[in-house]
Amino acid sequence: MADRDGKIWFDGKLVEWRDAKVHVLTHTLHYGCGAFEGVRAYNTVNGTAIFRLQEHTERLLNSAKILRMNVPFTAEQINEAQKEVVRVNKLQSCYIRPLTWIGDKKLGVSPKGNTIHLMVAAWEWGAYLGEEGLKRGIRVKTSSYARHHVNITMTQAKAVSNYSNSILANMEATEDGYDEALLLDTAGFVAEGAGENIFVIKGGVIYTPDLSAGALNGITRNTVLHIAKDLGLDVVQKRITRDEVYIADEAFFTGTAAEVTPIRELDRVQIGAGARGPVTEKIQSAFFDIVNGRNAKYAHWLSKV
Ligand SMILES: Cc1[nH+]cc(COP(=O)(O)O)c(CN[C@@H](CCC(=O)O)C(=O)O)c1O
Repeated sequence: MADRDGKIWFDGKLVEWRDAKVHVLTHTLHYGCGAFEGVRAYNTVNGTAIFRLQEHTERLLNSAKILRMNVPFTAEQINEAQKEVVRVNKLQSCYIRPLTWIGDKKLGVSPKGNTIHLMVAAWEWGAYLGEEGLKRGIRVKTSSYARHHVNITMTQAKAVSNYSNSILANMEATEDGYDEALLLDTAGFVAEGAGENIFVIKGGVIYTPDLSAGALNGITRNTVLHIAKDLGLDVVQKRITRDEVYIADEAFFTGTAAEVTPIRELDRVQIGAGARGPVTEKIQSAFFDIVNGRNAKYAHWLSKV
């Protein structure tokens, strides 16, 4: 990732991609206190636009607030930085990664007196779980790792430190030949994927874990709640057990990177017909209409760059 042409927004300035470096004694490298966002820009029918930019920036600043990090940039500056990075790198559709971290002024657990930094990078990133996965669905394994307890790590923060849990779950699943992991909360109820929220469909009703299970309050999850309402489908947010996923008619993951990815199998148990289900296909198609600017009702969710 480090050796490529382009520009990165680094503490208010555009720097050469290869020069966007930090010192090895950077606090966040050692202690993991930092926050990031995953955002996408799409090449819409009206040109390149960033999807739900305000919501992502708001979540980044809320994550920093939860982590007691005082980010020295406003929401407007962070929004503009993301637009600038897409523009200056001449990207039409891309993935945008803002990251805020604690600097190298001092080490020791307490970050008091240290500097808070912010960078924004963007690059082309296709289907996170594969084009095939988007169409046919993916194979998922329930992880042996539980999702965070809501009072051990801060699950509403998209915190750097939360992702060791995701990394271990994803590696365990993929090394066993699956595409992604599903994590249960410490009480054994379904929480979310290693990098995604989950939805299941049973008898025409859509279910998703309520946020008490420690899942991130996903912006794509919220988008699907709007889509379901538009389609006249009920959504129930509740505690979901792994065997409710087994006997579901359909299931899918959502995320900025994953978009809407059907799940065809969990723990070698086929879900429904073992393919992308009809309701999932409707939701996926509505999602891509929205992000590509083909649904005027959600034009306000697209920030032109
Ligand atoms: C743990 C987790 N849960 C849910 C979501 C979905 O949230 P949202 O993107 O707001 O709908 C994501 C996003 N995962 C990001 C990181 C992926 C990565 O590999 O890095 C993403 O999708 O950008 C998570 O990381």
